[in-house]
Amino acid sequence: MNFCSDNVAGMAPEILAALASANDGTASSYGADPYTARVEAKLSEIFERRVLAFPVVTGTAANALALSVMAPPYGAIYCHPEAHIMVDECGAPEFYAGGAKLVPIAGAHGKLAADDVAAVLANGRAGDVHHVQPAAISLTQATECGTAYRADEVAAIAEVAKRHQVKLHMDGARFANALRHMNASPADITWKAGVDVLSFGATKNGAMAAEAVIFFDEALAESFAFRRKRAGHLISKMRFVSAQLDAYLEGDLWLRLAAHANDQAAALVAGLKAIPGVELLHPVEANEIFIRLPLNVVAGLRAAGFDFYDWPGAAPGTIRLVTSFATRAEDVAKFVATAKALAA
Ligand SMILES: Cc1ncc(COP(=O)(O)O)c(C=O)c1O
Ligand SMILES: C[C@@H](O)[C@H](N)C(=O)O
Repeated sequence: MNFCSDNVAGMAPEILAALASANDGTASSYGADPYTARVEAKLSEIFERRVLAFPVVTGTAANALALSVMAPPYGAIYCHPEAHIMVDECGAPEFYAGGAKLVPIAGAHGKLAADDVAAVLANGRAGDVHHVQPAAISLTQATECGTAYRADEVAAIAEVAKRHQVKLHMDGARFANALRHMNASPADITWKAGVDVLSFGATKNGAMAAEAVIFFDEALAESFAFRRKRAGHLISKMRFVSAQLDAYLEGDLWLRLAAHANDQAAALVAGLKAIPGVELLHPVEANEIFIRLPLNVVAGLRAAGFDFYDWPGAAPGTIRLVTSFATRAEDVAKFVATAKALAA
């Protein structure tokens, strides 16, 4: 059983079926199809305001292209040191922004704190020709540590951003997981809290390859369509991306899928915490667990056929476990039973 990532799961059956049914007949290309229009309408309803939505097929493309319209080539983009845009996008944000610099701001449990952001921006050297210019802040929701920003935490950072004329981006690769954990409203934890652009993820939560860059600040969207095309990310048969998002957003499918993933993570961590000597590194507020287990338990779990990442830079025995909409309760139970037996 593979707990490496939610990326290892397949597609939710409802989304796979939607993909097959979208194959009937012809449809206008490059986003002029009815699915794409329906996705933007559904997202406007979900976020309780008109939004502009641009489907892309990877989260890296969503983040890098979103940030390219939020920061000039001489700009500074502030993010957590463990942010995906910092660690796992191979320089794509810097590339598509024409050279903008990612500036790390440390924070507990993968989160930026408004006071820390304010302190950095207070010394942002705005107007100093020798220094990158404060341009954007990027938050990840849920974070790379499996934690979630509350609306008031987002709003506090947004207030600092506004004070310094800086834009606010949210990497929502696991947005649904964070939303379900907090039982919050999509609007409350995004634009109502001051977010300008959201990378809305679906791939990790049941889609095959479907993300949407959502603009709450429509002025920022002006050049996005051209940048997406120039980046090679305007999909000609867009209906097959949008059909995934359309199904994902139908009713509460996206939230049910995230709820299942979160519930499995909660069951997994509840079982593992009962093992003497384990150390949970971060609160489990979505579908990711960062835990340090005795080395013999880690080795034994792998020998028993379980896959998961050792977490780089952490103490020996620290692993990441990720659940998904497809994680089975019996696999969680087997993982816990195996770990407990090895620790005995
Ligand atoms: C926090 C986060 N953001 C963005 C992404 C998007 O990455 P990808 O380009 O692999 O879809 C991922 C991928 O797993 C992620 O974990
Ligand atoms: C490893 C990382 O790049 C990937 N986004 C994941 O969470 O699995």
